[in-house]
Amino acid sequence: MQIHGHSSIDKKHPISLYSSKQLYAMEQAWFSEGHDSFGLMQQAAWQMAKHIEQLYEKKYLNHHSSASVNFSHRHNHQYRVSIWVGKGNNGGDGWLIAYYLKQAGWQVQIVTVGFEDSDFSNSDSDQVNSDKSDTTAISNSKSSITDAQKALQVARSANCKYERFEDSQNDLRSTALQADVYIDALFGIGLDRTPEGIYKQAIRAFNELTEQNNGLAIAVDIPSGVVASTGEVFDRIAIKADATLCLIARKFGLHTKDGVDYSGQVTDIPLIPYQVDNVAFEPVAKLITTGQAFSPRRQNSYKGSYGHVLVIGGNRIDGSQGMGGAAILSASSSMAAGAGKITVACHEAFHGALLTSLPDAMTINLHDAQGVQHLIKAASVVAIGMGLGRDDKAQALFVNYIQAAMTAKKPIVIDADGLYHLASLQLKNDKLISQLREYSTDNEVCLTPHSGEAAKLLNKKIHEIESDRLSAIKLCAQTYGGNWVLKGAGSLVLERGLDQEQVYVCGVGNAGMATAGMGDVLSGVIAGLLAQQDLEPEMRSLHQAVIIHGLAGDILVSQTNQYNSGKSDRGHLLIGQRGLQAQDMPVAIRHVMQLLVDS
Ligand SMILES: NC(=O)C1=CN([C@@H]2O[C@H](COP(=O)(O)OP(=O)(O)OC[C@H]3O[C@@H](n4cnc5c(N)ncnc54)[C@H](OP(=O)(O)O)[C@@H]3O)[C@@H](O)[C@H]2O)[C@@H](O)CC1
Ligand SMILES: [K+]
Repeated sequence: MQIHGHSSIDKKHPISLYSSKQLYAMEQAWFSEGHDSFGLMQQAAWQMAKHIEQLYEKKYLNHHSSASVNFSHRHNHQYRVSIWVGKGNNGGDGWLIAYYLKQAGWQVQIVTVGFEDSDFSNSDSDQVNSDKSDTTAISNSKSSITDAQKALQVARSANCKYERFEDSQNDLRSTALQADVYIDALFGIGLDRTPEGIYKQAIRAFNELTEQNNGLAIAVDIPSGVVASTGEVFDRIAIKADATLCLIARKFGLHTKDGVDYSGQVTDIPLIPYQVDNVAFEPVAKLITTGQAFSPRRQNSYKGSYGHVLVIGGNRIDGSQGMGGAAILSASSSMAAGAGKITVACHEAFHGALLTSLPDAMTINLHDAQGVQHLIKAASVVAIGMGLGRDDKAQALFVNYIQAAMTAKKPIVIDADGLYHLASLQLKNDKLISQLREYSTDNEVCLTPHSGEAAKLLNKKIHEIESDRLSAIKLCAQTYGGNWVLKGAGSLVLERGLDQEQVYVCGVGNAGMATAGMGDVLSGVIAGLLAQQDLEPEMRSLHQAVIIHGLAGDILVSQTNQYNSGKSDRGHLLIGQRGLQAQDMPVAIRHVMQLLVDS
């Protein structure tokens, strides 16, 4: 059961995102100042117990919207919670949540995973997991038992019922496992490998039970199975949470790659300062969900005030049908984003089609090298690569036009086949790569690969890119220079400043946008913004373009979106995620541009 995705995010302020290494460092800094680690776990659990009750009551009231329901249902229905605990500190949180919810009158059932009978011993002198490192189980200074073990004892002393998953897994329909709320406290930021054996079975069973019972699934800190620093889920084994209660600081992995699909609504429980020796930790990235407001245009302006985008692409290689659509989509999106003028350098075979769908554009033959070079000098921005083709002839054009754009000192956007050529030039140690890297230190160069293209650019396998997207985008920027978008769920944007770089995670957009042509649309929006010299740098930035693109996609598919009356311009039918087409985007982009002026 989904509450409402990521819509609870405070839209105005970017949210700082951290890696698990940073989280452990924050905790250690806090403990080294003399603060008690078990005290922190108690704080965490106490606050989570309160949030769990609120989330459940919100769900209950949503389902019974009649005012007469009020909270009186409490008298005839005791809330039931099933808390699944693992052996690390995430499990420790779970045991203490059980304790607090029991105190609050809930019917509590704990399911342990990976525990032996000896783990339930009462004796304080038990050496529990004494081989663990400081970071995976913080031992208490006064006794040898871990915080997680202490938490277990607290719950047991309060007579919280528990059973081993290993003993009950064949009887998942038993009343003991029926609940209103299911809490996932199996793994937190300590997960570092594929959950196998009993853990895999437990995660599957947890998901099945919540589904069958229409239970509310709440993850402690992060859904078990999602890697906090990367957002990766191994073999699709992870808890599917309706809500995540995120402890201390927001994890990067909740908002990119698979994490986006598993985390549900994220609530922060900050607990401690993000600093060591009074110096704040630098987040690895910032989550953005809305764009900068645009200032209205001056009355006294003309088309030249808003720049001239030159789109170079849309080739037709001998014997092929060609890729004219890529250039058309890019050009129409540039205009939708507010560019004053567009010229498209594409194969002559597509000039007719281009003018039919975009009569505002001018055209030139892609293979007219002299003419295109001349236009490069006149343009404000050059966007190159969309449907350019990958043969040697296309590569020669690419090199030629990039050289011309660098000589003319123009902002350059490189996408699709342009990225393919860059990758092959890099393999050949071609001097264009170092020239472009050098050029990008003083001039705007934007590059926009998806994971497959990034893999080519870095000469790696796609799964290597996917398993650590943050490192991949940084390596792209190091190798080629420039500002980057790594497209995908929770697209990453890397922008380089004078002496530092900033990574953003795009918190908008949807799976309907995973279709052909969407990348061409993005390249157009980027170029369209860059062309508008009247805008402040932040309003023309790469992350602004990515947000506009994502918001436009969301407007098209969201039935409840505040901006959408339930109609679109395509035959007044609402468009869903399935079947959303890149050609639907320009109208939505125009809409977003207007909303950002109004906001
Ligand atoms: N520090 C504090 O006081 C506070 C901490 N807090 C909480 O602690 C959480 C971090 O706790 P944690 O470091 O103990 O890690 P956690 O995620 O529970 O699991 C690690 C255990 O899982 C195991 N393991 C890993 N992967 C596995 C796999 N695939 N399959 C099987 N086993 C696997 C791993 O085993 P090992 O590698 O040692 O074999 C280890 O035993 C954090 O998310 C927050 O909830 C809050 O209470 C605030 C106060
Ligand atoms: K968890």
